[in-house]
Amino acid sequence: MSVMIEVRGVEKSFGHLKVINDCSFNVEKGSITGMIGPNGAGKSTIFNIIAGTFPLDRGEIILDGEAVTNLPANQLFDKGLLRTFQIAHEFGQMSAVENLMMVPAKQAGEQLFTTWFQPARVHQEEAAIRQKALQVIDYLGLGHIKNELAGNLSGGQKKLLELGRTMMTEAKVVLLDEVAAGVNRTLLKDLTDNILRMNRDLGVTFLVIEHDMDMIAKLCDPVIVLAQGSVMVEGSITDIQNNPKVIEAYFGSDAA
Ligand SMILES: Nc1ncnc2c1ncn2[C@@H]1O[C@H](COP(=O)(O)OP(=O)(O)OP(=O)(O)O)[C@@H](O)[C@H]1O
Repeated sequence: MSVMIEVRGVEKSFGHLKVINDCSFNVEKGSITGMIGPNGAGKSTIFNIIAGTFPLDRGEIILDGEAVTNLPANQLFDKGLLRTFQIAHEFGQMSAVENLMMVPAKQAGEQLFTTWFQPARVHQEEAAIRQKALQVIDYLGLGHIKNELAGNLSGGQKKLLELGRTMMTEAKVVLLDEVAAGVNRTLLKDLTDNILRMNRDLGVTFLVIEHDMDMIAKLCDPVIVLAQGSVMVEGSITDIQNNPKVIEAYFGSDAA
């Protein structure tokens, strides 16, 4: 396997608080890599650094062999790295399928020049985007709610739709930040199955932060344990669960 994301010696402080401390790890191409760790370990911060939301103080992020340190999220998106976002409030008034249609980065219809001078092309592109959105909706098993307003969907259906939005692009790598939170068991299974299918069928690499250990166990290999802003240990879920350092730092309260 080759490397999709390389995090090299990253450091990040908020004021005097050093949150990420000489943090280095790789996400292999084609993997579903999990990231766990105690509350406050720095998981969301390192995610935000990789996703271009927070600048880092020191270190490097390499994406598919290319240095992308401190690039803004839109440029990372163009390079195939994206993260799921909660459906924004204003998108709640659009149908599920329309939400998916909003995603492609360079829709001709959004460019005034093309709209005026090449209306046929705009029409054609819109039809193709709608077609793709309908395929994605079907793929995710959401066909029955395709015309429902996104704001009316259940928490779990919204999570599936968020995942669907990553499928509208040519994503190489998707960052998932606690997608299981607040999702019921049935939809969680759909979500997990769909992530596995996207990985297997479309070759999408995933980096997943998750507190739900069942989901981590079903999806992720390897699993990285972050503690106090750096990697404590990395391995299969079984290695991790049997590692005394992890038991103390992460499962401490459960193990007691
Ligand atoms: N924007 C910010 N400004 C100041 N401090 C922050 C900011 N974001 C995070 N922190 C601090 O950085 C530390 C790491 O937070 P982070 O959210 O990355 O941890 P986490 O591992 O994702 O935790 P959790 O599992 O609880 O979500 C915490 O002490 C947090 O208070």
